[in-house]
Amino acid sequence: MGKEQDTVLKIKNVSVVFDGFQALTDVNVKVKRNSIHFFIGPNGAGKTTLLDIICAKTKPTEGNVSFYPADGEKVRLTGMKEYKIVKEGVVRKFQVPSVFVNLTVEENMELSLKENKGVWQSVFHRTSEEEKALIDETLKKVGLEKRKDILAGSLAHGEKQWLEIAMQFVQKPEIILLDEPAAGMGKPETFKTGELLKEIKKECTIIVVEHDMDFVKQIADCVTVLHEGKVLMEGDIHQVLADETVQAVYLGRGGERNA
Ligand SMILES: Nc1ncnc2c1ncn2[C@@H]1O[C@H](COP(=O)(O)OP(=O)(O)OP(=O)(O)O)[C@@H](O)[C@H]1O
Repeated sequence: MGKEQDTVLKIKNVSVVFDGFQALTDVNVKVKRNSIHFFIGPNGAGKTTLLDIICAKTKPTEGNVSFYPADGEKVRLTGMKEYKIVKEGVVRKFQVPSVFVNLTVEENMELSLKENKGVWQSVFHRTSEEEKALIDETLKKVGLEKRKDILAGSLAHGEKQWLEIAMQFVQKPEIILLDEPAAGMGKPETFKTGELLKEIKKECTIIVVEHDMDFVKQIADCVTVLHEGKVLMEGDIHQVLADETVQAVYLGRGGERNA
């Protein structure tokens, strides 16, 4: 208790070697509960590998990741099965939208709620009034409440991303991992994504891998900069933008990344 109370995730001494290639070296990061925590850095810095480590898609060569649920004992994620980590409340949204395009927005949400119930329950389970209310409330948070009866395939790119975020959030996770949620979006959509994540972080923690620095500036509580598999620095966005080494390896002159 005490010191750890605010920490929801602890990455401890994590190193990863792929066939002799050192992708991560002794990475230590603590993520605060109800924060938006970014991993940024040049291509190949190890950001995606780190997300893979958190959700146990990849095993670290050394080190481990622990999750501290709001109610309950510390859970060691390293070594767990991926689906068990989802059940623990740590979910991930990949970069490419993977909604069911021939189902409506609402049906996609229903499926997402059933995902945690196991095959038989999913087949026979009918969505309760309570679950419908939860779906409506969640769709409202991402601005899709008026689109619930349309096919997900007819949503715009940004709307598909928001639907997928809603599909994760409706499962009431404690941590959502997002892989470049603003990729392929224009400025207004990116801004809206940021605003909805700020709303969502009131109820969970959000870990994001992202290249769009305007987006990072808009919503980051903490930024970890990775470079060649190591933590280069960590701090709030102002500290990161002002850091000369970060500017040299990742950001262009004037503290902006040349996209
Ligand atoms: N399964 C693997 N086998 C071998 N090398 C890998 C594997 N996965 C990743 N790598 C290497 O590890 C390094 C880190 O990759 P990673 O995808 O984590 O970087 P990243 O920071 O997410 O990059 P980007 O911004 O381009 O997505 C890269 O050099 C990559 O080629």
